[in-house]
Amino acid sequence: MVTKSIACHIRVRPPGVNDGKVNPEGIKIEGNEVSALNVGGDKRYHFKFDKCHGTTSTQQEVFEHIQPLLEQTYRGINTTIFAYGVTGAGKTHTMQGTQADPGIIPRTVQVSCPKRSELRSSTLNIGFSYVEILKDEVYDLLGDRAEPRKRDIRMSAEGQNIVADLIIQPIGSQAEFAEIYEAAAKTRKTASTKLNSSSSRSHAILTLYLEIRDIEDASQVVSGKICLTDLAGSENNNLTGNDRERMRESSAINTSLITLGKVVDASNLNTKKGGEGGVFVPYRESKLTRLLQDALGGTSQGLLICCLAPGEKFARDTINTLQFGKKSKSVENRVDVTAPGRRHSEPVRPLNVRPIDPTKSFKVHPGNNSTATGLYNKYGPARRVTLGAISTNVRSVRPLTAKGKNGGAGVENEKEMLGLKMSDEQLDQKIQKIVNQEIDILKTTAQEPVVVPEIVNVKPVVNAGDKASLAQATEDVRGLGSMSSEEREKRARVLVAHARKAHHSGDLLQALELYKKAYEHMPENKKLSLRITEIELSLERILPVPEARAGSTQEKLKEEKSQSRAPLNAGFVASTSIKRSRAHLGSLAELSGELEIEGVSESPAKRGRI
Ligand SMILES: Nc1ncnc2c1ncn2[C@@H]1O[C@H](COP(=O)(O)OP(=O)(O)OP(=O)(O)O)[C@@H](O)[C@H]1O
Repeated sequence: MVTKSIACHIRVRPPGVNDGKVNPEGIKIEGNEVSALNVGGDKRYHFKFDKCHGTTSTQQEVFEHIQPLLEQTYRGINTTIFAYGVTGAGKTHTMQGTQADPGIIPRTVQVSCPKRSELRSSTLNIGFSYVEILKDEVYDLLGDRAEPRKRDIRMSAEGQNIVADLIIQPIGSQAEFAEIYEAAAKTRKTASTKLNSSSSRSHAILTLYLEIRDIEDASQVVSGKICLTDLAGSENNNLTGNDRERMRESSAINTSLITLGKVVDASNLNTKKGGEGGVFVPYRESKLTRLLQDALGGTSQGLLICCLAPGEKFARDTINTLQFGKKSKSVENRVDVTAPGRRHSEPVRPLNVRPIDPTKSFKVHPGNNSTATGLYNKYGPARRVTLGAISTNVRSVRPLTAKGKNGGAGVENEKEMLGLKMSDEQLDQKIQKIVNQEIDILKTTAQEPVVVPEIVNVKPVVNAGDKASLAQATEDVRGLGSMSSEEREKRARVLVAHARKAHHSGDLLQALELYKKAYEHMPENKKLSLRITEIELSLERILPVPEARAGSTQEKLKEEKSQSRAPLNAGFVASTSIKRSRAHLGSLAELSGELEIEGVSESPAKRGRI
């Protein structure tokens, strides 16, 4: 078992018609370093990654840099590659590409298929599955169009999230793959927005399964999978001009991406604690993170490709994407290189890298949806299996439950522990209803100026007298294991008090950071987790800025006083300008009430204090 951090590459796409004004100095690449200007253009942020591709990078160059990872799959190590970025930043171009300029997915198949003829003493079986996650539902993009495509995610006996009844299509050649993939890609949901005429409205995950079997001894098997994920783009609805339906999709997309960020944050905390676990990782909050669990703190090796759009209007998104890349590359996976099924005597030669022939490649990146029929029998029977069944080499990942400890408990156990009486479907409907309500509110208040504070330039809001207790409370979480629960709670309360102050003063980022630190001390506190989500959603402009809650009578008095002579800062403008919509903002908290009803996380006396 070796520990391996997620690798992170950057790719900036060339300027296009939707970029508006482009500052050539806006995003600068020097070697493996990239820097980006903030929205005001007066501050530059620097980042270092494993590889940075500029606007002139070709698909072949991008592919060559991921090749070493793919080769590991032939040694039985699972690989996940995912493209992340704002809408229109070039994720689909990078993963899928066009007929004339194919991306990572077709290139991966193109180098994998010829491998068959290179093997002497073994056979190579290749198959693939292709799913999309649309509004937090999983749909199989393979199979007969007449059949239902919606799939459930289940927990396998080994504790893995698996897609039930998933179709895995065996492929004999690149041409076979091309035909099936082309048809399936057309059925992926795309739509036109102001920022991208062919915007993907779903996350798409194509998984390639490779199995090398010894001809003489069938028990000698190496199997691995390559999971290629094209995430839907994060969206700023002020720029996309989305209609109601697009807004709904957009909300689901942004929400799942925020969960992805939270999973990365929590996994990082676990890494900081020496991989000992204990911090609740909210994989279960979205289907996307459930399916990517193995790549985020699991047993796959991972590569994130951050795609950037050069337009000045994307400056904030660029910094957000780079920050996501920065935190993702600290996530450590425990790659199991010694699992059973990895024994294989034949040395595997490196994959054959050569320029791809566009005439033999793919018609993909469709403009609109169409229907595919009758393709699948032609190439032999597609197998309907569960995802886990093929990946015999995957070490089981013990899921962390709400309490963060009870690894191995399945979905039902977890629900039982949480006291949830609702079915998954009911819960999904409830969440969707809440999100829709919030969208409606946002739409009716769209004329009002909602000023979100600048993402960067966090200014300290604590005074010198407060610093001692804050410093103590923010001490490295490494000592958490030896800390009593009273001490943790005490520290969490200090942090929450400071977070509230920051929140009151309009410094949402500072508040978010402090709430998150408090959450490190009380990872089981649902209300705290919801407060974090509310602030994150408001920073993403999905929800209005949540009202800061005053804890004690003293604090309330202070708050009233300060409001009567409140400085006109950004956060305050935001929270007052959207007061009209506050009545509905309790809805997320309402849901939290439901989660807490069974008293899982707190005693009733303590509820409502966060
Ligand atoms: N490296 C590139 N070179 C040339 N054109 C590119 C490049 N990257 C993206 N494009 C073009 O920019 C447009 C938007 O790209 P693409 O659809 O891949 O964005 P996306 O990030 O997948 O967007 P969404 O999240 O909305 O689906 C497309 O027309 C695409 O062909």
